[in-house]
Parts: sequence; C-alpha cells; structure tokens
Amino acid sequence: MENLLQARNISKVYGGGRKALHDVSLSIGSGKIIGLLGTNGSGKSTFMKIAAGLMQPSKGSMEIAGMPVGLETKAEVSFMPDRPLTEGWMKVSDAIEYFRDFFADFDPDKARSMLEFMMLNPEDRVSTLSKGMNERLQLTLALSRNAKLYMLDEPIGGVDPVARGKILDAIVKFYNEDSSIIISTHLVSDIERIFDEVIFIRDGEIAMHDEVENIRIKHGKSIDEMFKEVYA
Ligand SMILES: Nc1ncnc2c1ncn2[C@@H]1O[C@H](COP(=O)(O)OP(=O)(O)OP(=O)(O)O)[C@@H](O)[C@H]1O
Repeated sequence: MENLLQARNISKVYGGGRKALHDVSLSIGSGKIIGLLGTNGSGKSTFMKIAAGLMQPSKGSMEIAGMPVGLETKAEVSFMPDRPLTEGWMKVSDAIEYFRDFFADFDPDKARSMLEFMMLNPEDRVSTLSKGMNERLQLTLALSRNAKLYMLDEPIGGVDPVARGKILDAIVKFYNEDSSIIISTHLVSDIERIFDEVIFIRDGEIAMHDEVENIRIKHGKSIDEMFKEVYA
C-alpha cells in the first residue's frame, strides 16, 4: 500500500542556527489517527508546517500521497495551525463562507452539523469567542474539508477537561475513515484513547513510532506512562 505521508531524512535549522528537526524519516498510512507527541519545542509544529507546505526543510524530502509537498499536496492536506486562521471581525458564519470560497473541497453541510455539535452560534463574532470556543471553530473549519490528511496542531490546549471529551468525540465522529489525522499534543492522558499510532518526538528526533496496541502489549504501559518515561 502506498504511504499517505513519507518523510525522508528531514532536517530543519532555523535562522540563528536553532535545530528544530534532525534527520526525521517516517511513513504514515491511510485511515489512522496518529498522535504526534512531544514536550514544548520538540519540533511538532515545524514538522506539520513542512508537511503542510508552509515551510521548506533545510534537508530531506517529504511526499504526500506519492507527490512531493507543493501546490498539489496542499489541496490534499487540511491544516489547523496553533494560531487561528480567522479574523476577529468575522462572524462564525463569515468564517465558514471564507473557507468555502477558499477551499474547493469544503463541505458546508458537514460544517453546519459540526457547528451544531460544537454548540457554536453562526451569529457570534469570532473576537468574542473564548479560547476554547475558538478552538472548536478552527477544528470545525479544518475537519469540514474533504482532505486526505488532516493535521491538527494542539487542538485541545484551550478547552476545559470536560469539553475536551466532546471535542475528541467530534474528531472521531466527523473523521472520514479513508483519510488520516495527525494530532500534535502534550496533553497525552486526555487524548490517547483516540490514537491508533503515536510518534514521540524529542529534541527534533523521533524517539518512538509505534501502534498504540503494540506499546500497550510490549511495555504494559499506557501512552501517558510511556510519554512520561521517554521525556523524564
Ligand atoms: N520561526 C522560528 N525561528 C527560530 N526558531 C524557531 C522558530 N519556530 C520554532 N523555532 C524553534 O524550533 C524548535 C521547535 O519548535 P516547534 O514550534 O516546532 O516545537 P513544538 O514541539 O511545536 O513546540 P510547542 O509544543 O511549544 O508548540 C524550538 O526550539 C523553537 O524555539
């Protein structure tokens, strides 16, 4: 089976010489929910930005659905960055229209049912939304595209623990099983139940990439316990 994402020897050095990724090689198949786990500054956002075609690696190559990352792959990837893509003056309904105009694969019906599920009012101004409500909106926008690969950068950082459960349920409910989702987070215990695979990234290098079931069987540990061990 062809890999959905293939990263070969990716390194990224920022201006000033800061190394964010070092020789990262990995592949991801279709139909999976993958946790990209790491502490602050470990390189999660950098990896996602490169896969989304928003940043060039210093070395190495990345392919999505067999194509080098570029204009064609941007159409296949829906990225929710850790900073909102919407403007404060917009109403929730304007944000939906904006995405609809911008992305040919945006599904307004899916967006409407997600808004309802997320208890977002289309008439509310984006500037008046709480951090958690804004995250719900960004997630709605990202998941309402019919993409092959979704990448969600810290989608639940701002929501309270009760709402986190609801958001995870939304991800599982609205996710198209032919696609894959990569979710970056350090809130491992809250979210591990939805992962099929996890990638541990530490100081810009892959410390572990395995199926959740394998980790539980091989190590007899939850992903959260494993995370604490790897990053101790
Ligand atoms: N634009 C930039 N210029 C210089 N250094 C950067 C830039 N963006 C990120 N870095 C550095 O690269 C490293 C990796 O950052 P990155 O944002 O990818 O980590 P992260 O795992 O997403 O962190 P967090 O969980 O805090 O969001 C960090 O040391 C960070 O300071």
